[in-house]
Amino acid sequence: MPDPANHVHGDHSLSSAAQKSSRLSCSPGSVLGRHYPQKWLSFRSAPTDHQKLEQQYQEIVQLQAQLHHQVLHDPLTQLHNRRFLNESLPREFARAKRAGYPVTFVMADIDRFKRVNDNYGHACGDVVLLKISEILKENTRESDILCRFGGEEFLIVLPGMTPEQARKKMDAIRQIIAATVIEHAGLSLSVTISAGVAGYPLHGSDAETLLTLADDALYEAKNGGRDRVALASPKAPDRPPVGPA
Ligand SMILES: Nc1nc2c(ncn2[C@@H]2O[C@H](COP(=O)(O)OP(=O)(O)OP(=O)(O)O)[C@@H](O)[C@H]2O)c(=O)[nH]1
Repeated sequence: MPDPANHVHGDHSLSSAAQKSSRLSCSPGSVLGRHYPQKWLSFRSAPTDHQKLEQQYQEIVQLQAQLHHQVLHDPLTQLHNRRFLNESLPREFARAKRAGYPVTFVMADIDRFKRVNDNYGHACGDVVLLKISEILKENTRESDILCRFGGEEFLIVLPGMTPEQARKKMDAIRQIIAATVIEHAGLSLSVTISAGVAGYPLHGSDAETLLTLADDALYEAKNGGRDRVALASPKAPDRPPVGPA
């Protein structure tokens, strides 16, 4: 039976042997060509701790950037979301009013998108959404705001463009989309879009009015048979206040 006292003693012998061997084997490190156990050199670990802190800091910065991106973008298409729109529209309007240039809103919506989901499945619907987003991105400028406004609805804000210029541009995009064949899981399909256009200063001078008018024009385009772009009607001149006869 092992003597507990010996056992303890044995352990101690082992650890001092290990210490000796570590001193001899020089594995922990060397200073001026002489080798010392790591614990003697422990003060040298300070830069390593600093590096660890630096790495943690970089990870936090990266995480913050990711979170910031997530808060302002749609997870499927990576286009901007409505939150980004709400944050940037007041700035865009202030700039346009100060500099005296137009700003046009285009509300675009995929036609009969429900049928795509119903006939080919939600995954196929997502592929269609991604393709449309890609085409919109390719055909707009970095300075434009491209936003996934709802399920299959996109809002494009075009600073510096009149409604008529935006209508032409959107009509060209509409034709590109109609001519695009989308492939998914052995299927080939194509979709069309409809869009409504309204702009500052022709149709209104605030974001809410332009959104409503672009949406009304989109409704007209849908009612007119889809696969088309409709321009909002110019705003009616302010009526004089109605007073007593
Ligand atoms: N796959 C997919 N479908 C979505 C997503 N968001 C919304 N939808 C679908 O979009 C469809 C929209 O259908 P509706 O509002 O009836 O419009 P529509 O079929 O496009 O018809 P019109 O707009 O009148 O031409 C619904 O079936 C939604 O489920 C999404 O992220 N992915």
